[in-house]
Amino acid sequence: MRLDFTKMHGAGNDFVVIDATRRPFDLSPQQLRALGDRRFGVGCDQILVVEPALSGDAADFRYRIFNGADGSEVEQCGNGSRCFLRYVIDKGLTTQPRVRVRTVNALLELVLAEDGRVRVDMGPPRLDPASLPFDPQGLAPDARGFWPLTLADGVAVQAALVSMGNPHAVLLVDDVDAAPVALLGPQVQALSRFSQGVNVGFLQIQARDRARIRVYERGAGETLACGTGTCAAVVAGIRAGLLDAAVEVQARGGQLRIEWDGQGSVFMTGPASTVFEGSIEL
Ligand SMILES: N[C@H](CCC[C@H](N)C(=O)O)C(=O)O
Repeated sequence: MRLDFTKMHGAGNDFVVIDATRRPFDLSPQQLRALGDRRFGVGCDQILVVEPALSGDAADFRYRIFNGADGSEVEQCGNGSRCFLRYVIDKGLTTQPRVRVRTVNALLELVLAEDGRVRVDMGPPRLDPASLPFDPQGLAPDARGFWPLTLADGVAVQAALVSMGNPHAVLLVDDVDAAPVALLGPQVQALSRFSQGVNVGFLQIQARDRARIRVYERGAGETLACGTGTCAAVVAGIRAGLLDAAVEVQARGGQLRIEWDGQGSVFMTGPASTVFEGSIEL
C-alpha cells in the first residue's frame, strides 16, 4: 500500500505523521516497524496517527502514538503533541490556535504561541508507583521521592518515579554528557518491577530554573529530546526541592520550558517543525 506521510520533529525528537482523518488507520505492527526503520524505511522515534474525535467527545481530534523501533503503542508523547498541533493547523484540519486532543489515556489542550512554539497542558503528573506501573515490593522512597533500585550487575541507583500518562524513572547526574546513558538506560528498563517498561531520564540541575537532560526512551532508545521525560524530570526536581516552578531545560536536540505549580497540570512549551512530505510503499 502507498502511504503519504509528513516528517516532523520537536526539539530533535522525530516523527512520521499520518493523516487518518479521512481514511481509517490500519497499519500492522510490522508495517509500523518498517515505517520507523532508519535504514529500510523512513525512520523516526515515534509514528503519530491523527484521527477524528469520537462523536460527542470534548476533544477536537484523537491521536495515537507508536514507538518507531518496535511498533508499540504508547499513552503519551509530549514532543509529538506539539507537532500534532502544527500539523493540523498547517494541513487546514483546524482553524483554531487552541485545540484539544484525546490520546489513549488523556485529554490535552494545545495552544500555538505568538513565536510559533506550542504550549501544552500535559495534565497532572502521577506519583503513585501503580500509575507507571512499578512494583514497590520491599522498597520505599527517600525524603526527596527517590527510590533505591538495584540493577542486574548489583549497581544501586536512585530514581524518582513519575507517570505523565507514560512511565518515567529519573536519575540525577552531575553531567549529562558524561552520564552512562546507553549502559544504565537498558539496565533500568530491564528491571521486572517496570512491568510495562519505562523511559529513563538523566537530569543535570544547573540552577533552580535551568537544567539539562538526556532520555533513554522505552521503545526507541536515546532520543534527542523527550517531552514527557522532561516534564517528569522537572516534577522530580521540584518535588526534591531542587527546582523552582518554571524551568528551562536543554535537551540534545533543543530547549523546552516546563512549568508546574506543585499540584496541578504540568505545562510544556517548545518548538514543532515540519521537515518534508513524502510517500512510501509499505
Ligand atoms: N517512548 C515513550 C513515548 C514517546 C515519548 C517522547 N517521545 C515524548 O516526547 O514524550 C514511551 O514509550 O512512553
